[in-house]
Amino acid sequence: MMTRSKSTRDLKPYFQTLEDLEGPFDWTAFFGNDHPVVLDVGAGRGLFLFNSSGASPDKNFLGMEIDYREGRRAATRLLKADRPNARVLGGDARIAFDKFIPESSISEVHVYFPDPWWKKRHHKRRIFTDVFVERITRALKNGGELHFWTDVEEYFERVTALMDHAPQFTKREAPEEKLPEHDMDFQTSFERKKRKEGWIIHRGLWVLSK
Ligand SMILES: C[S@@+](CC[C@H](N)C(=O)[O-])C[C@H]1O[C@@H](n2cnc3c(N)ncnc32)[C@H](O)[C@@H]1O
Repeated sequence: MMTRSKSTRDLKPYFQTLEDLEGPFDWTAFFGNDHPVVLDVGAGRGLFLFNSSGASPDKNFLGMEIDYREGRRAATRLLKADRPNARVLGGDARIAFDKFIPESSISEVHVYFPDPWWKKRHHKRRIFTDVFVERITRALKNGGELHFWTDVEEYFERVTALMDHAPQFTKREAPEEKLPEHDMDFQTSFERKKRKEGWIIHRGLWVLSK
């Protein structure tokens, strides 16, 4: 998964930054079709974008990544694999939700292994807060899905409590766990790392009714 990333200019349209774009997005213009849009918040090295854009060519995938180096690395993989249905957006996902994502336009939001900000006084820096629940409630369509995975049990319990208090969301069974068929057969790079270290992965799926 180690990929040398190209420059932002060479990666267009696979990697674009919030500064380069004007909101709100017109998804049909952005992806060139009207397929369902799936967001990956904190996409990291882009393994989810890479695997799922190949498995589901009938969906569009947008990874949001605040670390441009990681984002460019993810986008380089997508460019090399010729995946026009997957893109990476460099920037703060919170700003993207507030200024760029049209209301009720998203089919799935995926949040995998967000930074845990371990110290209690830093919990407010976590991406998944009560405000984030408002953001995804606004962005998702009726029937839209939230997928949240983490190895941090306390963070999972906190997110579960937030979602339990979000009346429009219903908890569903997470997809059945399966053994990887090859070394890159994981949801994300962090899942791969954490599974190899023996951690339990907490997985949640909620569906929105509007
Ligand atoms: C622990 S990594 C997990 C990466 C990936 N989801 C995975 O499972 O391999 C968390 C990622 O979230 C990104 N991130 C943190 N805050 C963010 C924000 N506000 N907007 C977008 N990305 C963010 C970090 O740069 C980092 O790449």
